[in-house]
Amino acid sequence: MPATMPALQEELKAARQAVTLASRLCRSVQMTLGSAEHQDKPDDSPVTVADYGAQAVVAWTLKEAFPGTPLSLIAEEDADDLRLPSGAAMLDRITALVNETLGLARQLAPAQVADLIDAGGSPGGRTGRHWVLDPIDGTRGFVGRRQYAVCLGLIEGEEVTLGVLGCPNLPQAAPVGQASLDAEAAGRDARLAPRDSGCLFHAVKGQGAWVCGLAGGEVPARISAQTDPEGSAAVYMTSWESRHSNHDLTDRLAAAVGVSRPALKLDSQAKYGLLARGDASIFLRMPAPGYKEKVWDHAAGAVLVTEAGGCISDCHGRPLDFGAGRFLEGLQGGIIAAAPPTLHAALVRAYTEAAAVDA
Ligand SMILES: Nc1ncnc2c1ncn2[C@@H]1O[C@H](COP(=O)(O)O)[C@@H](O)[C@H]1OP(=O)(O)O
Ligand SMILES: [Mg+2]
Ligand SMILES: [Mg+2]
Ligand SMILES: [Mg+2]
Repeated sequence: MPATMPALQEELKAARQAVTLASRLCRSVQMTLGSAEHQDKPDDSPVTVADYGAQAVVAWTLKEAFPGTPLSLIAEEDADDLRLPSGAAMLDRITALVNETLGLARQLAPAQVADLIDAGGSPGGRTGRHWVLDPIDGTRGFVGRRQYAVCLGLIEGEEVTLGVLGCPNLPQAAPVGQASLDAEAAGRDARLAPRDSGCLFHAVKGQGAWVCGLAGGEVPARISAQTDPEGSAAVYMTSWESRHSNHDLTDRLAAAVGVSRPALKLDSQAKYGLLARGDASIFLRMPAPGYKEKVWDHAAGAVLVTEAGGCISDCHGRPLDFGAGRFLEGLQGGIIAAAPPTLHAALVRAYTEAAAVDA
């Protein structure tokens, strides 16, 4: 490799291809999703044929791109339920979707697709190189025809060095108001022409943050987070689901730093994409006490925001630890992501003050 070649270019190419293919699969499923195509997991969160299919497509693409290297993939889903007799019909449907998406001359069999899904069982860790995948982040948004994201990252030595986000329902350009985002997502009906192809974000550590459309073959443009200290007009984002984040608390923190607009609520790491491209300046996610954050819910978004000039930490301002395995161990209070860094620091102070008042 010539000395001038930027790092991780092969990995970036494979990751962007994997996310593009998986996003295509998700998009084809979202508007026609039938009740037999999703079910609830033991933690009461939904999983659909598209979550499983996207995970298989990404695992297949990474294995093909790096055939000589054992794949370490930390991914959300597993095929346990699909291997039961009661899961056979769903596995057949997933296999058809995966074959349709990959367009291989020799089609994959259901058992191979189940094995690809189970390739995501890596425990991760502080040494080596680990891919990290949320095949659909914001599955409730996916089922509800709102925002969702396909999120793929690379963890090396405890930090995220590469991240790719596919956001099929996120318009490539503003406006990003609540009504327009919800309408845009809901309007992406198979019978209606979508306004654009959605967004493919990527970042590599030290190489900036970038975006292009998801249609394939497009040239990425560099993006950056907000650089001006924001006042009352700042756009603050939080989870669409109140059970995923304490809206009362995040509203208080946003108000404490001067935000006067109501929260922009949307599902998934699409929020990190909006922060990285400067359409919003704050993302606050404060789940119920005891909820353990998973690495796949933040890895790709974290490197994207950092490379765009923003900051991300837990509520005490401490960096997220991506080397502890499948969970963000040690994380306290939730997540504060913001730009510019001075606004992030103000939010951490506001949290500390709010926690002191509540104690
Ligand atoms: N009880 C919960 N509290 C917080 N987050 C949750 C909970 N259940 C699922 N999630 C995850 O929250 C994330 C969505 O966050 P947000 O609401 O901020 O968009 C998703 O990763 C979702 O998982 P999943 O990937 O299965 O959809
Ligand atoms: Mg899930
Ligand atoms: Mg998720
Ligand atoms: Mg998911």
